Amino acid sequence: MPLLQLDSVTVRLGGRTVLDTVDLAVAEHRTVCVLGPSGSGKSTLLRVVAGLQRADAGRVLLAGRDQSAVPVHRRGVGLMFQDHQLFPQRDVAQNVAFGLRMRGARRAESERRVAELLELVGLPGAQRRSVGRLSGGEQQRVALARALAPNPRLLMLDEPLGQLDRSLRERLVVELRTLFGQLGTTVLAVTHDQGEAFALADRVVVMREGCIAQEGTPLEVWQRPASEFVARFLGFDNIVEAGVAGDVAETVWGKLPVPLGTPQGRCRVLVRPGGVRLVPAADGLPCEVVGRTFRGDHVAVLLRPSAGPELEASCGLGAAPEAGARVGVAFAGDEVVVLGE
Ligand SMILES: Nc1ncnc2c1ncn2[C@@H]1O[C@H](COP(=O)(O)OP(=O)(O)OP(=O)(O)O)[C@@H](O)[C@H]1O
Repeated sequence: MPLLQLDSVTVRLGGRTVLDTVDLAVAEHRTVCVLGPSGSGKSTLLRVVAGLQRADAGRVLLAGRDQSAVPVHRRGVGLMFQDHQLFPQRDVAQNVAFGLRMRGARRAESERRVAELLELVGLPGAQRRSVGRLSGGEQQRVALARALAPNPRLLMLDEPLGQLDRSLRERLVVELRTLFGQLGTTVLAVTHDQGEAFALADRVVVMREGCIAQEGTPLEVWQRPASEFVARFLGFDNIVEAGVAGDVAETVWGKLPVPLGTPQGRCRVLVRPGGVRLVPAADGLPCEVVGRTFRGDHVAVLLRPSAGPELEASCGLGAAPEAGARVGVAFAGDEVVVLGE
């Protein structure tokens, strides 16, 4: 049985359907990240699970129990929001102990737990520090300790690392993943940053206009985006109209190999940038190099073919041709993805 289950949950706000018959299951000890553009319903999904938002239809089940009559504070979920809502006038220990004291924990017990949590989030001994004087990353850790303090059966994070700079985010994501693994926490997190979602999650859920556009492991979603929407949301733009006959897709870029069994007829196909191979101009689809973007471990080379949309190729650092160069392109079949509706 999943720890969390959403059963055809619908939420309408201001005359709009913000969540549209959403089904979702989160297994115990797993981290699920919900991704999607602004306004796609991610925060509403968290709010409905927490009990901060009523569902107009459908059910939220925790450990198999319908939560519709269960108030927020009895659901056993921990929440951490983007702006982490700490009490600036109180010290670190008072912030972390907030939920414990609310539940009537004794002082000694609460102090022990606070010390343990601060150790866990990498702020040992920070009890008496003033929250207002902590850095953004330190505040984030305090907020996390506070959310974890009552031992929630489900931890929900809304843009947990939203305001931090990139290098700190990348480090914290790794730490969070390790921490959740150690604690066996079940996590439902919302982010619009795909790097964060893919690094943190066991499963990724991509939302579009209140519906789930795709759900799967990070690898599945990354390698096989289900639709043009998901592909473009992940930053893949090598997408073209095709007509499939047998194991070949006929496109304005030429013939692309597709797996046998692909539905025949019109569709859209994606070629992931790693499958756009540069060859001598005479040996492939002739293109002009119109741009190069350094991406750290590779160079994204933008190519303009004589017809059809521009193409992005992923090249090794030393191998990227100069802007203006004329090259040929060959396509690798294992990087071609036939997109659904
Ligand atoms: N109280 C409300 N009344 C009317 N519409 C609302 C209300 N709250 C949210 N909405 C709308 O519901 C939609 C989904 O909002 P939600 O905050 O869940 O999206 P989100 O995916 O979390 O977006 P973001 O990434 O920008 O936080 C948005 O279009 C928003 O304007």
